[in-house]
Amino acid sequence: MAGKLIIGNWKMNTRAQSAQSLLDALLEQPACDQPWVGVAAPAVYLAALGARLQGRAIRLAAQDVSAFASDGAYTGEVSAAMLQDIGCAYVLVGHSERRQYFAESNPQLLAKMNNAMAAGLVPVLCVGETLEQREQGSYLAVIHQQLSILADIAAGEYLIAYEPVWAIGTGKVATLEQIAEIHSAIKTWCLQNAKPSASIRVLYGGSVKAENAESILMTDNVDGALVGGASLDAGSFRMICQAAGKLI
Ligand SMILES: O=C(CO)COP(=O)(O)O
Repeated sequence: MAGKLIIGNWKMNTRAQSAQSLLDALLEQPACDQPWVGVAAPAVYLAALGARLQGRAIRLAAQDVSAFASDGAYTGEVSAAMLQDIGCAYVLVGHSERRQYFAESNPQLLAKMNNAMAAGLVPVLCVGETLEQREQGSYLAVIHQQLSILADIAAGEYLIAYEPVWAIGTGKVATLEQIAEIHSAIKTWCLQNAKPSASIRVLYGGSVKAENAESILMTDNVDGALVGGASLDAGSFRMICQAAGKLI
């Protein structure tokens, strides 16, 4: 799909009622009820939201998926097939918060990518450096190391999200030059090393707001945005979707 893709990552927020209300508010907005808009809701609410989205354009996304491929004795896990079953189109893989708090490693993330694609989901591999890594100048090496699993996955469709850890939830957005540099480096690396995706698309995430969305989305090699905090406010998210809609 040409144009920009916007995925809202609700993280560990909302309750059953507020998740429904937020989705309803988005569905009332033509700018949001579009096939290039996705919402990554908490796992427990996905089924109810998926039912609500039947026949609508907004895509459902999960925030994580099990590294285990098949059904079985894996207490607490949610498989890719389960996510597909209740209507998910996308799943985030390797978000920096999961890397940080759950020590997710490349072998696990490779399994998650493969499981997602085998189940017909489009995984969004999240990569990004910490502030310390940026200041040390090792950020490209870090990102290449995070991307390296793309050399080993089965060919298929996936997305990449560049989310500098220091820009997540901090209000400190990367400069357009920094974003352009990394997005270009990611695409170059993928062309040289990765198994072919249907297309190589890179989203930016980290303090994307209504005020900065358009300039970020217009930056070279930015194919969309992964939006955290601002996706919890229907009005802000609508303005971000509107900015994307203008750039089709
Ligand atoms: O982590 C993010 C999206 O996955 C970004 O979060 P914020 O937009 O709140 O900075």
